[in-house]
Amino acid sequence: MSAENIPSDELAQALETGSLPPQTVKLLHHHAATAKQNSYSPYSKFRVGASLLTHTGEIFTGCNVENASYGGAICAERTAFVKAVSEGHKKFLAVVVATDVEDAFISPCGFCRQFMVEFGKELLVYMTKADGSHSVQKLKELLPHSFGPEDLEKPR
Ligand SMILES: O=c1ccn([C@H]2C[C@H](O)[C@@H](CO)O2)c(=O)[nH]1
Ligand SMILES: [Zn+2]
Repeated sequence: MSAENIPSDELAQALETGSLPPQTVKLLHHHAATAKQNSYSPYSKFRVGASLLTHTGEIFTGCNVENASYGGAICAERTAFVKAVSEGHKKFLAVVVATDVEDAFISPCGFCRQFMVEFGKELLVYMTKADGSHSVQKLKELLPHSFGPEDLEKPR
């Protein structure tokens, strides 16, 4: 899903204030929850959906896709990123993660944090409960002292 655009004034506000307007978070959560319905998770039975907002206002979604070879599972966050990057997007404002968990804000796994930091530490990560309430942190707070592409440019 990439056709629906978020207006540019809302994107500017997100960049300035470090948060999105509530109606935008609600829309992104709706997309993440819808993507969750496609979760292929017969092993964990833990459904996850993600929506990813590009800096140009497009929305990409993803779900977790598991595998009989358990280690081959792909998280919802990485599915959304791979869909967006493979369509030519490399700058992102926010990711919203939706699960069925009612009493905790589920946060991205370590593998996804590393995967996402490749595309920027300022990413807003919205962790939600099943009812859509959220907690938000920047990726650099979830993954401090990260190793990223800039480190490969350092003299050695
Ligand atoms: O933030 C998360 C946490 C877990 N999972 C998936 C991976 C696996 O399919 C299942 C249980 O770990 O949930 C995600 O997609 N995103
Ligand atoms: Zn993950």
